[in-house]
Amino acid sequence: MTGVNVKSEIGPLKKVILHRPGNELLNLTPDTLERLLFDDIPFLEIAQQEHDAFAQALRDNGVEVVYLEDLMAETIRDNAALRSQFIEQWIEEANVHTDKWHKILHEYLDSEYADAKALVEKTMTGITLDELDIDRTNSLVDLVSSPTEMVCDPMPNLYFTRDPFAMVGNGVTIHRMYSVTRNRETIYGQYIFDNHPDFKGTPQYYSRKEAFHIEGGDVLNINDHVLAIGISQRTEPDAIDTLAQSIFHDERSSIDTILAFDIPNSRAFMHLDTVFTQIDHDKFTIHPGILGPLTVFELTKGAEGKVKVNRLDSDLESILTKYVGQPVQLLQCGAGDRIAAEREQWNDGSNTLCIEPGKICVYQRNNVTNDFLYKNGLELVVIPSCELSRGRGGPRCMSMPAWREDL
Ligand SMILES: NC(=[NH2+])NCCC[C@H](N)C(=O)O
Repeated sequence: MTGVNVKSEIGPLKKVILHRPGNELLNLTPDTLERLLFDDIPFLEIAQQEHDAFAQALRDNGVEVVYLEDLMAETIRDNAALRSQFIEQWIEEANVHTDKWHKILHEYLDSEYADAKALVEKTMTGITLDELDIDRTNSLVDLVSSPTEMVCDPMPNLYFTRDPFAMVGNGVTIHRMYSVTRNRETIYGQYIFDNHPDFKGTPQYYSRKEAFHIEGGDVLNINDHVLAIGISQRTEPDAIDTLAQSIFHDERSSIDTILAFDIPNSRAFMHLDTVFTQIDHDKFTIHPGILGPLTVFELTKGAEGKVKVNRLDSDLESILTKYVGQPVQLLQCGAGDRIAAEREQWNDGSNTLCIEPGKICVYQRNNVTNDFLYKNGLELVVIPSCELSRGRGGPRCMSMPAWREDL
């Protein structure tokens, strides 16, 4: 299967991109948690077991699982020039700007990480000063730095493959991220979509070089004509405008309407997919926090290539009913209990990954919500979640579908 095809949130899932959490999680410390967007330090071994269970559950349901680290390794494996270009870019974006340090780091990676996959994983893990074989006695900077200091930061959020890029129909959007720590994650997507034989040639609708931020957790494919995007902590309205221009101008895209949902700017609601996900033709899981009046902007193709914007003051149910084209049912996280709703939403109770209409992958810990979904006729693929959930993302955040069957 080459290229991408994602024209809904629910069409039978055929291929998905994941990242198995790796040593980057070992470089999280209490001091860096906030900056690196974690709330606690996961126990890596268990996080990996949980993640393997997630991947296996998807395979058991007929999904091909491909790993970001393998795609990236395949991209640079037999191309020395590309490998070298990647290393240089990675060092530069890790905030290392002197020739001296570029040289030290480049030589270190080439000598210790000749294998492409080992190199890719190392760039995800980060590098500490004491790994490098350098004479630390003659420069003031080197003398005052602690040997355990990270010269290049880890990228612990990589297992949330939903965010750095997103599939829209047969195209992809490669993102500029909200945070410094996550911005480097999109380097991998850029190399893969420019060079990997399975993905190159995919239309790119947004570039990581754009000025405004947007993240994949905010991008939901409602159907082949309608795309929903959250205006959130992570996604700026200007980015949605830019994206609308480029999608509407591409003849290959069938999207003619973009709905921009204005959601509260808070960590609990960081992306649109933390407050609602589609689980069946006519069903969504939602966080009760977005019930009530809601402002949505409808962007459509206007005259002379301009984007037309229309403000809709309505509520979620009416808006979804209109654009999905049939009455929808909103199933509340926490089953109507306010405390359960907040607790389980914090652990991604409404962040489900739909495998096919009516069948969804959920975190085990959200038992109030899961029980409610089950009673409403959903088929649940339940995965363990004690450690993975410490990064604040659920099954949807941890997966980027590359192929869904059309409905
Ligand atoms: N699509 C999502 N909801 N992703 C969740 C990402 C969580 C991650 N720790 C972050 O703050 O970026």
